[in-house]
Amino acid sequence: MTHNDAAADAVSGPGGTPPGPSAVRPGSTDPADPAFSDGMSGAADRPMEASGTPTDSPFSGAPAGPAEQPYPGTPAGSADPAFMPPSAEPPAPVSVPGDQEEFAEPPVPADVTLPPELAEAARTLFGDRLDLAAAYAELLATEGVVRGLIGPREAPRIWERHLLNCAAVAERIPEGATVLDVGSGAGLPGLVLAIARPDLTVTLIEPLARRTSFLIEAVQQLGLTKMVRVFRGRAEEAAAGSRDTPPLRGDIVTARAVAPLDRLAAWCLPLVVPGGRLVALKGASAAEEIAEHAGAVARLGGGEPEVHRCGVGVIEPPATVIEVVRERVVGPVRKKAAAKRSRGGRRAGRGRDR
Ligand SMILES: C[S@@+](CC[C@H](N)C(=O)[O-])C[C@H]1O[C@@H](n2cnc3c(N)ncnc32)[C@H](O)[C@@H]1O
Repeated sequence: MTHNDAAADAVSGPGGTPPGPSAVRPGSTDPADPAFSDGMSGAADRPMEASGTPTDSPFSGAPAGPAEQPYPGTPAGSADPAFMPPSAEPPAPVSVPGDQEEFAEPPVPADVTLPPELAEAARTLFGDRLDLAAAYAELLATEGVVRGLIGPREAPRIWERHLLNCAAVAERIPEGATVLDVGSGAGLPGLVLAIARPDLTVTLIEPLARRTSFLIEAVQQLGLTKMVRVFRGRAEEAAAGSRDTPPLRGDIVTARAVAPLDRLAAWCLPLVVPGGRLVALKGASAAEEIAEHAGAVARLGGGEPEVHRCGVGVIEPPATVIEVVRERVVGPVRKKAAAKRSRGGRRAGRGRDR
């Protein structure tokens, strides 16, 4: 692929993503579960590392494997193939070495029929988009499990632990907002929010090729190409922008089970428009995380973190989020300048002492 080829350029993400087992481990998709709290951990499933591979536009439409191929159905010369026409052909299923190793037997698709006891909550949260939510549940329980994005034991509780929990957070998002979902994984919470709220414009930010391939196909199959796009890369890359992609900014930046609050704020606040909010889904750890990281959040330009419970009276337990307003735009701390200031400070201090 050459950099003169606009279409090809626009679909290939940065290379070097190692295939490997999913960060979503069977039985550990609770955001409060420490094993699930950091997608960076686990050498085999790291997001992209600097690999020396040329970095093209990360609005990736390309499945893993032949990552440099234009996404099927991409209009020639299209600058942003993530916005696929609904009629576009879905890409061929992606087979990544190592995917199947986790499951000696091909998983039997779980029954993801909406449990009767959750039907009322689901109707409240998804309204007339409930069928779409059911289609996504089906995708998660089939392709999501086969590709190792979600553990087979999670499949039967997709509604309770994943779809309803994420959809409840929609109440914290203003009408017509631009939402960036950092570390979407298999689409949680970003894709769920897009399903529940057709007024939103959502970008799913995810560095791992296997996950972005699934996301792109899910977006296509659910007919959400007009309102959802997929950015393959890290949050830091999305915020910085590149030659091909302007820096991304959103009114609301969401994240679930991606990192502790200090790291999350460092990655996500630069993506938030001033006055906008980071909305981080957290479990029981919310208050503890605030106590530990409020100082770091303030240094990053964030306001006082607040805890909100979402879906009260609809789901039990309600979803817990930490919200941080981006109050100030803080530039990156330059190590050299900081060291110079501190040397200058010491010299000035000595001068005053004399
Ligand atoms: C444990 S998974 C959670 C996925 C999804 N949010 C969920 O709740 O199921 C963490 C995800 O964050 C992604 N991730 C880790 N570091 C990231 C970064 N700096 N920027 C964007 N995504 C990142 C990982 O690739 C992984 O998909």
